[in-house]
Amino acid sequence: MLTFANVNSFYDRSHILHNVSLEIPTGQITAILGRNGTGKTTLLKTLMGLTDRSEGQIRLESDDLAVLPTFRRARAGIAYVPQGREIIPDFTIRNNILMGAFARTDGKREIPPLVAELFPYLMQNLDRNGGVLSGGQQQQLAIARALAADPKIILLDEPNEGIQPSIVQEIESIIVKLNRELGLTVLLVEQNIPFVRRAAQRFAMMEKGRVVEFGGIERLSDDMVHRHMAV
Ligand SMILES: Nc1ncnc2c1ncn2[C@@H]1O[C@H](COP(=O)(O)OP(=O)(O)OP(=O)(O)O)[C@@H](O)[C@H]1O
Repeated sequence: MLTFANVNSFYDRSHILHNVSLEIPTGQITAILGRNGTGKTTLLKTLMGLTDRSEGQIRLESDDLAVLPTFRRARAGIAYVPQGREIIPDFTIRNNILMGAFARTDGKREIPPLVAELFPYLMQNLDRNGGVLSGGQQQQLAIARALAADPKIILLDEPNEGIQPSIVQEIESIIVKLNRELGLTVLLVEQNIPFVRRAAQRFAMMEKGRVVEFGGIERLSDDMVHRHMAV
């Protein structure tokens, strides 16, 4: 279980997250929902220690992550696939993937078999630069980099944003597979409600930096979506 208890988070003097308390069960997909600018990305960044300052507790089992620097949180088993993917365009696909492996605690610096199985196209093009890939392929690369860390929890920030529809389905099925077949815990920021209903077991709805609704996905009503997500 990953637990946020009374978490507040700040960029400089801007107070963005307000008293967030949330339980993320192991082995499930939890979708983080809400309008633009409501703090979903900030929630993921706070979990990784990437905002300027935060208060409150973030526990992974019995460890308090909130006191750890970002690299220690990565080594604790949390891998982050940021919005916009942030691959390094001048690095080869191989080296982009291997960057994730530096978060491993067993010293292995290799592309895991799982990545080879999920992303045959990347494996066939390991020596090409990441920058030549399409948006959807770069998203796959960012997921591959996260998996190279051998994580327990993967954070995905709008993985389908700006991606051509043919690849969206591929990425969706990889996300579901990571959870259903490999047991990964997934924290997913996502705007596509039909996909959320298919993939996630739980959700948290955010509004103005607060979690206003959370629970099993069956509780996510159309009315709730309309109230908190319609623009
Ligand atoms: N680096 C930053 N410095 C100052 N304020 C920031 C910074 N990043 C985000 N914010 C502010 O924090 C608030 C929450 O932003 P955040 O990106 O977490 O929202 P979001 O729900 O993920 O939205 P989106 O769907 O647009 O990504 C917004 O008001 C935003 O302007």
